[in-house]
Formats: sequence, structure tokens, C-alpha cells
Amino acid sequence: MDVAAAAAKAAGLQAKDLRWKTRLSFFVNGSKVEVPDAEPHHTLLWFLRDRLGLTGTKLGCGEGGCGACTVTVASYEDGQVAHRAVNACLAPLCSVDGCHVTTVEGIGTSATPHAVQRRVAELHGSQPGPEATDGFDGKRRFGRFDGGVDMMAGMEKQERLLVIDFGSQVSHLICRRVREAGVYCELRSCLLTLSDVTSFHPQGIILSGGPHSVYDKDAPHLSKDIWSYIDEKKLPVFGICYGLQEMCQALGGKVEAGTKREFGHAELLIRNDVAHLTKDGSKKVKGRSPVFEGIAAESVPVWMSHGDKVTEIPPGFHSIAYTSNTEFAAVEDQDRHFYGVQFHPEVTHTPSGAAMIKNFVLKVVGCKGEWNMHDFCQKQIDIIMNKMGEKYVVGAVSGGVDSSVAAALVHKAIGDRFRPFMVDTGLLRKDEAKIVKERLEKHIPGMKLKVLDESAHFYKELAGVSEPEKKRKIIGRLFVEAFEKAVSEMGLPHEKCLLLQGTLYPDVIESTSYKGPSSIIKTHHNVGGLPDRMKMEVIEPLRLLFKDEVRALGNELGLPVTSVMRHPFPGPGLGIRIIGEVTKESAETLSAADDIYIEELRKAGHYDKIGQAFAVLLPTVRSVGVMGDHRTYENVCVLRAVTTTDFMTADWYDMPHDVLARISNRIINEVKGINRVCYDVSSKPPATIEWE
Ligand SMILES: Nc1ncnc2c1ncn2[C@@H]1O[C@H](COP(=O)(O)OP(=O)(O)OP(=O)(O)O)[C@@H](O)[C@H]1O
Ligand SMILES: O=c1[nH]c(=O)c2[nH+]cn([C@@H]3O[C@H](COP(=O)(O)O)[C@@H](O)[C@H]3O)c2[nH]1
Ligand SMILES: NC(=O)CC[C@H](N)C(=O)O
Repeated sequence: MDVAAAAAKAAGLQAKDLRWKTRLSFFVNGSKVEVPDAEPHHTLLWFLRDRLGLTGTKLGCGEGGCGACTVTVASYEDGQVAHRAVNACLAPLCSVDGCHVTTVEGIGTSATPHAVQRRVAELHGSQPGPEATDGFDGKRRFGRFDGGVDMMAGMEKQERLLVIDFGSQVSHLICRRVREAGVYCELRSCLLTLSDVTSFHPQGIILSGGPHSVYDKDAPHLSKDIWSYIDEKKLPVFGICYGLQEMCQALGGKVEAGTKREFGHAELLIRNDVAHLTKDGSKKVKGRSPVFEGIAAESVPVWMSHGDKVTEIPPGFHSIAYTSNTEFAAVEDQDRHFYGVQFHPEVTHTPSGAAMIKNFVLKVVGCKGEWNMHDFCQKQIDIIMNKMGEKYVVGAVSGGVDSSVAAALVHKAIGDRFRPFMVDTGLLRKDEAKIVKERLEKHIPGMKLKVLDESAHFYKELAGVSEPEKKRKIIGRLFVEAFEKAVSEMGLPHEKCLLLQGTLYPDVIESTSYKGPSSIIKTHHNVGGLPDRMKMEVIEPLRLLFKDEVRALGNELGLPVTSVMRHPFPGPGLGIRIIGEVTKESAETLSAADDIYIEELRKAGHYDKIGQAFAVLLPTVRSVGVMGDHRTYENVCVLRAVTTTDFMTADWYDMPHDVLARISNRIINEVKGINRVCYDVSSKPPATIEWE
């Protein structure tokens, strides 16, 4: 019997009296939240800040007077949605059961502010009211946390597309394909408002796939006013899978559950007899839809993942391609510039998909496709120079791709007002601090990288600790302390400093796309908590870029291949690759083995084919060996190499045996303390890339 039923029984209540429940469920910024353990004294503010980490909503007076904690709560009343401004510091958590809560994070970010936030920030406004604490208007978040410097300034004038996310796992790939076509684009949640669309000034819109069925009661939809705006501005729209179904349903077609789910490969037959107006509009000719221009084959393989089916297309639409399962595998209304496909052109399993998206972007929308890294780099430098005034930027540089590229960019913009430093944790790759310093100072002329040797402190604090999460937390804390020390040693006033962060576009997407919260597998240490703790604004110059765009920017800035094409190295470093207690000796043993491994991979030409490779040490596992005539009883070293595109999933790398043999031989002969080498053949999932 559940808790509610047991309590009801004890109180002598009947089943019909059981109208109360133990699990709250509601929405926060479009994502569903379930709370199984709510207590009567929990406030909404506590839950938003401490449980969900949505710290844009502030605790001010704590009495509902100042407004710093204001959120909106939407609920159904008499068949209509009612919105209320609520003081989250006073509202009991259980009062929002069944409602939709919107916090400042759900309204806009510094890169994508709501029109009101943009206006308030542009006019240097703050929240009304005597206390002027940061609250719902989002000034603080807009101005400080979420990219203190607006990296979008002045970019409204360039060609741009909006990709609207309905929750597909591959929505970000649509952005990739559009940017590859030379046009800037951003991904936004389908819960965006009309003003989000108008303030972005898109030339065209792409609707992504999604897990819902458009006819479901709770399925997400584009609001009616956005459709009216599209109509009024004659904006071209390209719908993908759910996006196609959404478009068809909204414009008067019909979508129903299909008889079978279609998942995987299908053959798309392209129609050659579609009637089109010629470019000058003078006469109708028969041919292919512009979406398929340049694709010579009669039929092409495409990748499908859907269960629903468009059974009637809206008035004005016609089929431009079909499969054995559907007449409407691709449709268009050329007069209104509406296009839709039932398959996924954004994935590589649809080989000609990139060409179809490019056709939409260049031929239908009419973009020139001139977005390139050279201009982008110059614009970002100008933005940083203009926005920075007399301020300083301090930056923690690890020598990894992101922090090196961000450092090169900021240094180029503000010269020696950029103060970079690196923490030698004693858990870095062999001679890393020295190598990174030499390399960056050589390629970023004039930049001086300060190295702080904190290794003794790290080893001391990690002594006797073997539990992975405890180690990660200790390392994270020590990093923050080292950063604070570094900044205070610079003697710069905090209010005159910004902190450089290497946030990339996938992190931004993670917080703005239409997805529910995912479970935490490992506590990743990063410097995310620092700005709050140190009361510093942040600058995130890479927040609009994907990883390979960051690499291209690094090339543009003159960084060497060894900086921009290197494998990632986690912040906790060797600390999470020494399984068990970390000591100075084990760190030295592992870094020596890892160095040989990477050197041999480079020599054999495998390094660039691998996403990430490293050695792991098992200091608590000892095995018997024989060396010369002597018995050895030493540790095991594991070699890991994976191929991956996003580090969310990964396959183990099929390493040639002769390369493995050479590496194993060298490690056992040259590294004292290791007498056995193994190769890790686990993929992610179910394993993770790192061992801890
Ligand atoms: N030893 C270090 N010294 C200074 N800063 C560091 C160090 N390790 C990590 N950081 C900071 O933490 C951030 C996150 O680290 P991460 O390991 O993701 O490296 P990265 O430089 O961002 O590049 P990549 O992910 O490509 O390796 C870095 O950008 C850097 O600001
Ligand atoms: O900056 C980081 N701080 C961390 O705490 C951390 N833990 C894992 N990683 C890196 O993340 C990627 C995925 O790793 P996992 O499959 O082990 O989760 C891989 O690239 C890992 O190296 C980290 N990076
Ligand atoms: N991949 C998708 O967008 C799927 C759309 C919809 N859920 C269907 O099953 O048809």
C-alpha cells in the first residue's frame, strides 16, 4: 500500500476521500518536473534555486515585498489559461501542482534575450522597486551570468535562420547543416514566443522532429501568432518529420497514427513532374522541386524515424517525393515557400540530406551563404573591444582547445588587459604546464601565461581518498580556491574584471532546447560556480560555436594544430584515471605511461583518427610478471581509445595489434611500477569514456 493509502486507512478515510497525492507534477520553463518528496514547508523559490539550480530567481526580502523572487505561474481556469505573477519566496511548492512555472531562464538569455529584457538592458535599466534587487526582469542573468558580454551585438544584420526544436535528439544537427551551408542559425525551443521570433529576424524557419504525436492533447505546437507572422512575412518554412506533421496539421492537413513504425533506411523516389513557376514567374514548367536540385539520382536513401503519417496534405500542397510507405515523404507549397520531409535530412544516414537543407537555405530562402570564420572572428574581436572598455579579463587556461581559442581571441581584442593563468594540479599530462606555456606564448605573441604550481596541495588533499565522486568534489573545490588565489594575487578590483569561460553552443542548446532534465552520471568539475562565488561577470566568446567551428576559429587565430586538434583532457585529469587513491608517485607513473601511449599513436598516424585516448592506472591491482630472471609484482595499466562525434556516445577504437604490441612493450620496459597492459574494449554506453 502506498503512503497516501496507508495514511488514509489510518485516518479512517474512504477511497473516495483520497483526493490528495504524494507526487507533485508540474512544468518549469516547458520541461515536466516530478517531485516525489515535497514537504508542506517547501517553497517554490527553494525548489527552483536549490533543486533545479535556476538561480535567476532571487531571494530578496523574503516577505514578498521586493519582487526579486517573482515568477509567472500559468494554470487552467474555466477552460482558459490564466497567468499570474507569484512571489516564489512565499508560494508553497505544492501550490504549483498541475501548473506551468516560468522563471527568468525560460524568458531569454543574454544571447537570446526577450524583447523586454533587451530593451531594459539597452537602456541600462534595473528592476523597478525601491530595493532594485535582481529579479524577474532578468537583468542580472542577462547582464552577468549568462554571458556578461553580449556576443550577438550587431549580428542582427547578417543572414540568419531559426531552427525550432520540438525535442528531437538530433535537432542540433540541423543547425550544423545550415551553418555548413554558410548561414548563421540558432536553435530555439518550440515554446518560444512571437517576440522571440521577431527579435531574431530570421529569413527562414526550420521545424525539427520530435517525440510527440501532433494530435496528442499535450503535444507542443507553434503558437498561432507565429504562424500568422510567417504568413504575413512570407517566411519560408522547412518541416522535418514532426515539423512536417506540425506544419500539415496547422495548415489544414491531417496527421494520424500509422499502421507501422518506420525506423531506419527507406528509399525516396523523387518526382520529376512537379509543376513550377520559372524564376521570372512568367510560365509554369515541369521538373523537380528546388529542394532536390543538383541531386541526380531518381531515388536516394533516406533515414526515417516515425510512427505517424500525414494522411491529407493542406490545401495548396503537393507531393514532391514518395516512398513505398507514404505518398507524402516530401511535400511543398511553392507559392507560400513551405516545404516538408517525413525523413531526417540532417543525419549522415541520409547522404544527400545536407544538399537538401542547403537547397532550402540558398535556393528557397535565397541566402547568399557568406557566414565564415574569418568575418566571425573579426566581428567577435570588435564586440569584445567595444564592450570591454577599461575592464580586465581573467582566464583559466588549461591548454585544451576551448580555453586556448578563447584566450587567443580575447588577447587579440584587449592585449595585456587579458590575464591568463593555468593551474598545475600535479594531475596534468607529462610536462603539460611547461609545454602549454611555451606553445601558447609562441603562437599568441605578447601573451604571458602565469602557471600556478598547486600540485603539492592537490596531492595532500587527495591523500587517503579513493571514492570517485569524493575525489571529483575535492579537485573541483581546490580548483576554485586556486582560481580565487590567482585572481586575488593579480590585485585587480573584482568589479573591473570579467571571467573568461569556454562555454560552447551545445551547452547553450542544452539549456534552451525543448528537453526534459537528464540524470546526472558524473559530477563534472568546471568553473561554472565561480562567477557567482567571486561576484564576477563572465565573458563567453565561444558560446555561439560548435566544437569544430571553435577549431576553425583557432586556425583563424593562428593557433597550431597541436592546440586545436588535440584530444580533450578532463579538468580532474589523472585524478579520475588513477583508480583509487591518488599519490604523487601514481600520478608520475601514469603520466609516463600515457606519454608513451600518445607518442606512439601519433607516430603510427592513429592520433587524429581517435576522439580521445589515454592510459588508466589501477594502483590497487597488482599482478605477477617476470622480467629478466626476476619475479615482478606490479600494477596494471589500461589503454583506452574511443571514436566519437559528441562524447555522449562512443565506440572503442579498433587498434591494430602491432601498434598495441609496441605500446605495451615500451610501457612495461620503460615505466617502473607497471608490468601488465590491457586494452579497454567497452563502448559508451554502457561504459563511460573515463573510468571514474
Ligand atoms: N589546469 C587548469 N588550469 C587552468 N584552468 C583549467 C585547468 N583545467 C581546466 N581549466 C578550466 O576549466 C575549463 C574546462 O576544462 P576542460 O577540460 O573542458 O578544457 P577546455 O580548455 O575547455 O578544452 P577541451 O574541453 O577541449 O579540453 C577550461 O576551459 C579552463 O578554463
Ligand atoms: O572538463 C571535464 N571535467 C570533468 O570533470 C570531466 N569528466 C569527464 N570529462 C570528459 O567528458 C567526456 C565524456 O566523459 P565520460 O564518458 O567519462 O562522462 C570525455 O571527454 C571526458 O574526458 C570531463 N571533462
Ligand atoms: N522523428 C519524429 O519527428 C517523429 C514524429 C512523430 N512522433 C512520429 O512518430 O511520427
